[in-house]
This record gives sequence, C-alpha cells and structure tokens, in this order.
Amino acid sequence: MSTPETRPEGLSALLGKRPEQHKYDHGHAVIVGGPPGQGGAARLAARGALRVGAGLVTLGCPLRAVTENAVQLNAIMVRGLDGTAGLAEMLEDGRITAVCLGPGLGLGPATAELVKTTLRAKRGTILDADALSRFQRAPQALFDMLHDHVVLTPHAGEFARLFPDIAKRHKAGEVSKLDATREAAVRAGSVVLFKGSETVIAAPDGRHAIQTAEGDRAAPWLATAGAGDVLAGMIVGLLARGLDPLRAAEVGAWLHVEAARSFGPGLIAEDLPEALPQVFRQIGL
Ligand SMILES: NC(=O)C1=CN([C@@H]2O[C@H](COP(=O)(O)OP(=O)(O)OC[C@H]3O[C@@H](n4cnc5c(N)ncnc54)[C@H](OP(=O)(O)O)[C@@H]3O)[C@@H](O)[C@H]2O)[C@@H](O)CC1
Ligand SMILES: Nc1ncnc2c1ncn2[C@@H]1O[C@H](COP(=O)(O)OP(=O)(O)O)[C@@H](O)[C@H]1O
Repeated sequence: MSTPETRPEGLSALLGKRPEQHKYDHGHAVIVGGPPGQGGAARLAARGALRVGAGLVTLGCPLRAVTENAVQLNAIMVRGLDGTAGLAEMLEDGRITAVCLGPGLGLGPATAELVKTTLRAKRGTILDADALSRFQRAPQALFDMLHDHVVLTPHAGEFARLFPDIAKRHKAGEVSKLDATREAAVRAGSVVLFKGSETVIAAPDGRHAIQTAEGDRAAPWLATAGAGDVLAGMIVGLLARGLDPLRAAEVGAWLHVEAARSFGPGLIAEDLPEALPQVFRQIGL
C-alpha cells in the first residue's frame, strides 16, 4: 500500500530561524504541570515545545512540585504557581504566547479552574489529556469557554468523553473519522485533532488535514506512554512561535510521525523531541 505524502507546505519558512532574531521572537510557551509524582507528562510536553523551536519554555506547577521538576530540567524554566491566581499573574506577561494544559494535570476541580483562567487570557492554547477528561460530565461548559486560538487533542477515549454521540456514530461506522472530527470542531468551536494511526485535524470553518501513520508511513512505535504528551508540547511550541491553530496542529502531527519514523523501533516518548533535529536537517532547515 502506498501512502500519500502529507508533508505540510512551506515548512522552511514556518520552522526556520533567522540570524537577526532573538529568543523572544520565537515565543514563550508555558506548560502547566500537576502535583508531585505526576510531572513526567508535563516535562515531556515541555521538552517537545523547546525542541520544536519555541524561544523559551516554562513549566508552571504547584509550589510543592517545584523541587521535583527543577532537579530534572535545565533549559526549561520552572515556576511555582500558587493556584489559579498564580497562573493568572504569570499570564499577565504579554510575552507568553501559548499555554498547554492537561498532561499529568489531574482530574480534580483545580484543573477546570486552571483551564478557565488560561482561556480567559486568550493565548494560543492546547488542551489535552486531563484538561479534556475533566469536562466529561459537562462538555458544553468547556465549549462555551473556547476561542479561536485553541486546539483540542483527544485520543479516542477522550474524544468519546467530550463527544459521546459523535463517537458512538463513528464507532458504528455511520460517520468517517474525518466527518466525526469536523462535526466535533464545529460543536466545540475550536480546532480538534483526533489522534490515532490516522490523525485527523479539523477547524470549525471546515478546513481540515489528515496525517497518516499507516502503510508506507507506519510508525507503530508511537503507541507508547507519553507520545501524546510530546505531541501536545510540539503543538504548543508551534503555537508559541505564531503558527495558527490548524497549521500548528497539522505541522506538529507531521513532525511527530517523522520523528518516530526517524528514530524507529524501540522508541520511547523521551526520544521523540531528541529526534527532531534529524527531521529538521532532512527537510533542509
Ligand atoms: N510519563 C507520564 O507521566 C505519562 C502520563 N500520562 C498521563 O496520565 C493521565 C491519563 O492519561 P491516559 O491517556 O493514560 O488515561 P485516560 O485518560 O484514562 O485514558 C485511557 C483510557 O481511554 C480509553 N481509550 C480508548 N481509546 C483510546 C486510545 N486510542 N488511546 C488511549 N486510550 C484510549 C481506554 O479505555 P478502554 O477503551 O480500554 O475502556 C483507556 O483505558 C494523563 O494526565 C496523561 O497525561 C500518560 O500520558 C502516560 C505517560
Ligand atoms: N499504532 C499507532 N500508529 C501511529 N501512531 C500512533 C499509534 N498509536 C498511537 N499513536 C500516536 O501516539 C500518540 C499517543 O497519544 P496518547 O494516546 O495521548 O498517549 P499518552 O497519553 O500516553 O501520551 C498520538 O499522537 C497517536 O496518534
């Protein structure tokens, strides 16, 4: 089976860095992490954001998780946040261009408050993992807060939590994955990236993209814990660099598969960010 090339157009212009630019020209991405002992997912996301080229990356976390994160991170900055007030204060810095919430964040009420605070700040935002699952009981409450700079990145389980009726029809074969994702994007009012070996991305205005990791482009090694956390980090890094949500999701998904294919069998999530420089060289950056 021959799988069509799905490389997004204009990658050099989107991802290259010019000599006259400094780090703030490439944006500042913030990953909001969870409690002590659950920080791995946010650290993976932060590494993905930095490797994809965000100029600065900060991991914001509860004060009691600062030590755990700080001993494991160097180029990535760590900032203790005193709850939602601390996050709101941090987001007063206009140089913060994008925020990622969800990986390892936890399913408690604090997650919903952090999501609310972030969405009010109107930055490029990616909501993944627990930031989606937290709204299982009231998805519309989430959709009512979304704006046009948001990307949602559910796997099939999270998709079914947010869009149970659409997921049911998709599972029954009544709607394709593309149509299911397009319907979800319209309902949510934001870009939706529905993960899997075929990753489908749709915007509320009907634009869409498909990134396939099947056939000639198979990358089954991506079925490993934390691979999705790294994808979220790559996308927030691209949002931070100024890509619009649909492009950030499309380019992030393509780079994610390329990084997995470049590394090959034995891949673990930590390897994905480290494979990006090789991918960048291959595309001539
Ligand atoms: N290193 C770290 O620190 C890591 C930390 N992580 C963090 O853990 C937290 C929980 O995230 P999570 O995704 O592991 O669990 P959860 O939200 O319960 O969903 C899983 C359930 O959904 C279902 N399901 C259906 N289709 C599915 C599909 N295609 N892909 C996957 N699942 C699918 C399936 O249920 P089933 O269909 O079997 O009934 C399955 O049991 C979150 O904060 C995350 O960031 C992880 O990222 C790992 C690395
Ligand atoms: N068999 C597969 N082939 C290609 N890509 C896959 C496969 N299984 C999972 N993936 C990709 O790996 C990532 C897994 O993300 P996710 O399910 O959120 O895991 P985690 O929560 O552990 O990070 C997604 O980007 C998904 O598209």
